[in-house]
Amino acid sequence: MNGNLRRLFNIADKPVRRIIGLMSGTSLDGLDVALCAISGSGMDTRVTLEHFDTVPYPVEVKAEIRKVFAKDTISFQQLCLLHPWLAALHAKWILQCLSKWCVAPSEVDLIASHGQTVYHSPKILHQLPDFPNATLQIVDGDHIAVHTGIITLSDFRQKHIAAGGEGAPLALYGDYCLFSQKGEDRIMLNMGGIANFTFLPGDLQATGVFVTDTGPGNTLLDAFAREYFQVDYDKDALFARQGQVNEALLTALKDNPFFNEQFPRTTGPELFSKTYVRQAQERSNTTAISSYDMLATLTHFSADTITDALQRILKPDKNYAVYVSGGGAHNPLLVDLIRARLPQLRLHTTGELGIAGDAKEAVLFVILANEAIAGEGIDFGKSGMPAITMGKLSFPA
Ligand SMILES: Nc1ncnc2c1ncn2[C@@H]1O[C@H](COP(=O)(O)OP(=O)(O)OP(=O)(O)O)[C@@H](O)[C@H]1O
Ligand SMILES: CC(=O)N[C@H]1[C@@H]2OC[C@@H](O2)[C@@H](O)[C@@H]1O[C@H](C)C(=O)O
Repeated sequence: MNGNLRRLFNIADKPVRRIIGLMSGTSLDGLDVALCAISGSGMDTRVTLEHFDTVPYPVEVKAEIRKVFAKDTISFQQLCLLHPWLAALHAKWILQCLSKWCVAPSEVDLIASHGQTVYHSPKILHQLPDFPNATLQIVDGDHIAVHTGIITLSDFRQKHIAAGGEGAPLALYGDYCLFSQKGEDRIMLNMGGIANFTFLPGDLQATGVFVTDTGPGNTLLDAFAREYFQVDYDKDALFARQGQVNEALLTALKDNPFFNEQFPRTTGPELFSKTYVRQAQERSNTTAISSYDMLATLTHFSADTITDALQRILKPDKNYAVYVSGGGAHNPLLVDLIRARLPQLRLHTTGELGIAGDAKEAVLFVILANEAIAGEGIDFGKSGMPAITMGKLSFPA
């Protein structure tokens, strides 16, 4: 047997694998690095989060990514250069994390790298009947594998599209394996740049599970915090709390066909951009509102669209436990608004289930890699989620 395949075969055969999950999301705040020990597969998956760090993206890295991020027109050279450049940086930061955690690269079996989404264009966005759902993640896995010496799985989203999905949200696969609980209907709500949730039925039926993006989480808040206050985000909703909601603008913001789409639906900053907000301002004659009122209104926009989406699936006779994760879980105003709009829900954090909210998405890719190597495939029935394994293999040598 070829040496690379033998190594992979041995990893698949281990009772416990050590896998690093990497996620850098739409907020461009940094690279989440989660080292997990994982055993089993499917519903028998057991994960211990051994170490977690977010390596903040330096300003110059953010600036380079922003030249192409969610933009219709870009320099092809820039995109081409970013692909290996960012991968080499990710590899460097992984090695730094391992050194900090006193773990040798040889003690890690696999890396599961999400990469950086630069453009996400489901049919509902591009509306070109001759073209399929499409999404593009850069950060090539070969570079990570060669620079770290660790077998790497990457580019998880293409197969999902090939099998009929939109390439996202993939959270459902990990949420189902890790967080399903007999007897409790659970909603795993992640509030990153974009917000999404997974519904996990308490009867554990895979066919009843589903996932969807709801719309903006922090992406618009971050964009306007940067523009008005020259900060990365509205920390603890300090600015939003000083403003008043502008109802006319809020109504205009919610007036978009995306919010009437069936689940599962996906989106990104390609739609929810500053242009989107400016156009809503024009339509509602609110171009003169204050920066504080803008942040207040955008926080309500995220909260309302999250709760509207949740309301579509809630049954009055059922009890649900909601587990929040992602950076938006640290935004006290956003969380208070969700609580106020849906008082019947019990809100918890994924930390209460053993996985810190900031680490959850990186852990998700650990599970996807584990499924690709050691899983059998889960049939999600008509949920819109194909029963596939995902991730492309890169060997270091
Ligand atoms: N204390 C805080 N107060 C308010 N907002 C916060 C706080 N801490 C984090 N955030 C928000 O969380 C964001 C980062 O969230 P996260 O890392 O979950 O996003 P992401 O993974 O990049 O997005 P996505 O899941 O859409 O890909 C920050 O940009 C900020 O808006
Ligand atoms: C195309 C893309 O990168 N989508 C992300 C983004 O960030 C949140 C939301 O939009 C979700 O759909 C997805 O990420 C998570 C990890 C997912 O696939 O479940």
